[in-house]
Amino acid sequence: MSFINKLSAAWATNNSLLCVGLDPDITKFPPHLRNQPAAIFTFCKAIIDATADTACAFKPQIAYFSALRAEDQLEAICDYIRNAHPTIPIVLDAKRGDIGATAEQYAREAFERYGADAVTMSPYMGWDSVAPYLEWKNRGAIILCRTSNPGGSDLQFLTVEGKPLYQHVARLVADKWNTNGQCALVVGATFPEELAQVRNIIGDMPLLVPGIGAQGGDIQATVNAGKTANGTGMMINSSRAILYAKPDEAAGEDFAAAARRVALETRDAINRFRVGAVV
Ligand SMILES: O=c1ccn([C@@H]2O[C@H](COP(=O)(O)O)[C@@H](O)[C@H]2O)c(=O)[nH]1
Repeated sequence: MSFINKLSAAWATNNSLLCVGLDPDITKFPPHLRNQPAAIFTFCKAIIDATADTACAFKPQIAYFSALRAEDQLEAICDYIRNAHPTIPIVLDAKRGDIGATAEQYAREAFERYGADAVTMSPYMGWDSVAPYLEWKNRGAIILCRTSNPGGSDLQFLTVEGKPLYQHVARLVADKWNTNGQCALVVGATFPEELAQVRNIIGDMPLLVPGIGAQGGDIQATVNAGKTANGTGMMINSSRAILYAKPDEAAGEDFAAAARRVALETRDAINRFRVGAVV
């Protein structure tokens, strides 16, 4: 099944636009996990099992694994998601971008080694740097457009031929690169006005929208700006706010139960502003 069809099915089955981000930071793990041999796998597995029915996608961020030489645990996590929760797409957040020959290897890394359904990448090396990913016809290419960080404005907001650069990226992907319907864009929840502009340019193309939760993006503004006519069209990501939800010790709540509680609250908060969702 293609990435876009798998994502559409997950939106419907789980009644959710929430993407659960997997950014495992050992210093924030519960003390009993920190010194275990495969602590990252154990932590992520518990989060995945606790949140799978609340999510439309899981998004592992590769830097949290490679920084600790834990790519083997990332492989194991991707295998686990595919086997235990096969209907939930895996979005590998790697933000790749390089010349075509190197991009071919990055595509193999994402789609063969990790078995990801989609991978994030930069558009700024142009068509030949993106084309190798699009050879994988049933996988997704998620291209940075208007990122959630304040510094994103340094370049993405520059005016080029009368329009901000991020709008050129949106138009280029929608009109020229998305020939097989496998592209999506990254637009931050921290910039709802730009999110609305991008939605106007790209029609129903999916958006990966990081920036709610720890980065403070407003859920109502995000959903209103980014939803499609049928109330879908987005993977709204939250990582730290779910992974490190404060356990309520008094109620005996463990980290995974706390993550589930916050994931459910976030999914329901998103659904309040959609059409066609059961709240
Ligand atoms: O514009 C972007 C693109 C990617 N990200 C990634 O999303 C998560 C956000 O984590 P939070 O803890 O929910 O803030 C993280 O993996 C980033 O690398 C982004 O934030 N903004």
